[in-house]
Amino acid sequence: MSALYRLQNVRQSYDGRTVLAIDDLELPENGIIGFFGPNGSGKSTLFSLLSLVSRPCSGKILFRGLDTEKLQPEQRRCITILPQEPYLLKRTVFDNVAYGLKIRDIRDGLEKKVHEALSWVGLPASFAGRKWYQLSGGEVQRVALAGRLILRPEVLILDEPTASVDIGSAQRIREAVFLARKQWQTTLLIASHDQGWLDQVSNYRVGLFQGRVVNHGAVNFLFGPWQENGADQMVKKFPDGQILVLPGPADKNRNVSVAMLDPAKISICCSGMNSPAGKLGLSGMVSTVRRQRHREELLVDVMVSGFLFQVCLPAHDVKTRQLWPGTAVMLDFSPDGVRWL
Ligand SMILES: Nc1ncnc2c1ncn2[C@@H]1O[C@H](COP(=O)(O)OP(=O)(O)OP(=O)(O)O)[C@@H](O)[C@H]1O
Repeated sequence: MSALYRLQNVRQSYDGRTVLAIDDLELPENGIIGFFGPNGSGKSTLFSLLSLVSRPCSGKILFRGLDTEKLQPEQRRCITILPQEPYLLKRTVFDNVAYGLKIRDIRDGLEKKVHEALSWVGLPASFAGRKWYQLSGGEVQRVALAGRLILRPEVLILDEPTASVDIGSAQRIREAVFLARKQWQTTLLIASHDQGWLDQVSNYRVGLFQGRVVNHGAVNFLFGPWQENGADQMVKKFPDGQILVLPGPADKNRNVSVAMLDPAKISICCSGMNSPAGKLGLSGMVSTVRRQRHREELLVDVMVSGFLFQVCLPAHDVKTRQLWPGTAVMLDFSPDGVRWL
């Protein structure tokens, strides 16, 4: 794997409290990496380190094999971050979008470039003349994103880009993410609580919990609400009425909100066939079948009542059982593939 970042024994603390503790983590180049985790799990803290905005209290961060402490200004500049609450200059949209180019002393065809960048986030050229206070929350987010995209960054870090936007804006931001990936091969690192949105855009996941990496690679996070059923099991009801029952956490007093489901511990059977004896599965439909980097197994995406589940299966299994997009299937969850966050 060609690593974009490598973190070794990284620790970050605030007021003596360790909020991030990563022993060893590699993040791949060329892809869209999604970061999951509940509030306070350390996503923004990690992003602030990866964007070189702050330095860890201890440990080492390598960027393309180079110690980030020793990067030259032009190497640092290929990493751009859009923070959770982007700050706009108290000027026009044009000035805000053009700002990054201006400070790099790039002034050729500025107007055309600004209009083009606005179009990438679905805003008309006429928006360029608006003042910073004439924008809605979602428009601020898109203007700030246009100001990053105009730089055609090699690495773009987006912290909760869809937190304050409506469905239409989230869709525009998704398209802008794909555009950056396609046009300039930008590697994107994106944190979001919107599991469905992140599922649609990312091809690699990193899960954080209490400042630690709990999983990376393909993983399913199933957010609550979960209800205890009095038999040490947790129950989730899906919008279409289907019900998933999973074994609860070992520590019954723990307040849990997210189930982490191992894609290799989910089995698929075709609808119409009997689900394994005594088990009730979830019924859904295969939406995509993807290769995984450096892995033999294929990743089968199954949509269940608007939720996307990733299932890891050997390629010959997918082929012989003809699990192509559109196939109706049942999912079955092995208890040893369930972890609670
Ligand atoms: N400047 C700071 N001073 C003190 N503590 C901080 C500071 N910034 C973050 N923290 C603490 O560090 C922990 C991790 O916070 P962080 O913002 O990285 O989490 P997060 O996963 O991004 O959360 P969210 O999903 O709510 O944005 C939290 O406990 C938070 O209270």
